[in-house]
Amino acid sequence: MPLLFFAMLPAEFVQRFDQLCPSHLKAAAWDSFEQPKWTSFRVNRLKADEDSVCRDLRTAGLQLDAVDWARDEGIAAWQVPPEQREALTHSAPAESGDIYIQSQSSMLAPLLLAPRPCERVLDLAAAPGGKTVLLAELMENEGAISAVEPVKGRFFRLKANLERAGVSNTRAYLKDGRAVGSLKPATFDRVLLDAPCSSESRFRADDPASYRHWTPRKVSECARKQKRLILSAFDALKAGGSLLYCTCSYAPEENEMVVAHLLRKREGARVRPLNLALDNLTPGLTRDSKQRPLPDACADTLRVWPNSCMDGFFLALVDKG
Ligand SMILES: C[S@@+](CC[C@H](N)C(=O)[O-])C[C@H]1O[C@@H](n2cnc3c(N)ncnc32)[C@H](O)[C@@H]1O
Repeated sequence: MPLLFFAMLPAEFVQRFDQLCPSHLKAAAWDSFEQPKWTSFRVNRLKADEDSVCRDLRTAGLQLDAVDWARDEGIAAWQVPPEQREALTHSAPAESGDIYIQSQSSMLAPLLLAPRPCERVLDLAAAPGGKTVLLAELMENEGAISAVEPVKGRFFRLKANLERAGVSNTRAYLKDGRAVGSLKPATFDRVLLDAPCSSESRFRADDPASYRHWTPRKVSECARKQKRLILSAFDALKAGGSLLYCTCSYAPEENEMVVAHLLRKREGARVRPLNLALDNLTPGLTRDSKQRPLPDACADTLRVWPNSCMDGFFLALVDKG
């Protein structure tokens, strides 16, 4: 574990992460907190032609590497080396919405939810909209997406991003996601809940602001909100529909324990096993943070561990019977 970073991070976080992370993935994971990552992006096929966008970016001097696993899943994903992040961010295709800069882990949730063009989809915690834009692309701008965000500044950023990306099948709502399940029960074919979380996978050694506010109490507060949001998300699903729950936190309280809460509170909830061809994954935990047993189905959720290209993530796909 890198000593400098170890000294700066909240000691309790370091201890928890060290216990959670499997030993064969630990070196890459600790390194990833310190080393700058490659920056990934998707060509936005709602607006742009991949060949011509890539030609323009290469002409501007960018070195494009294919993101093979995502391309195998049908996403036009590329990455540039860490030192080219700035140039990519300020490139013409990024400013026009022809590309969307998005972490590889963030691409996973819409992909696994796999919405179809004819469906009604709810994105319950949507801003700034990276996953909404990918949902719209997978749906070929057909069907209907309702994108919910309660924080005003972030809501307007969501609207601007959707417009810039040429998304036309989505309506944004300034609303608290916790209310949606009772306002719109059994309405949606698919629901994405990319829950507000303690953002542990965003911690960076050179950015103390990324972890300054982390405390075990913050984790518990997030978990309380997530438990209400996941029930709301599930209630908004039609019978036969699917919910994708994800966070960018490692804490079991925000992940498996939230899924376990849903399984306890809603009889029709069934976790569907996830299958991905990546080597930085482990199954979800079947013991909580106090070593008490969780439902066996929690093993069908997925933890993505960070490395030089990917951020940490937690993913669970739940069907409504
Ligand atoms: C992890 S971010 C979502 C990122 C987004 N899905 C994307 O890919 O761009 C979580 C979002 O949930 C929002 N949020 C916070 N409390 C919420 C609530 N009660 N209901 C719905 N969203 C909430 C936050 O403001 C934040 O924008």
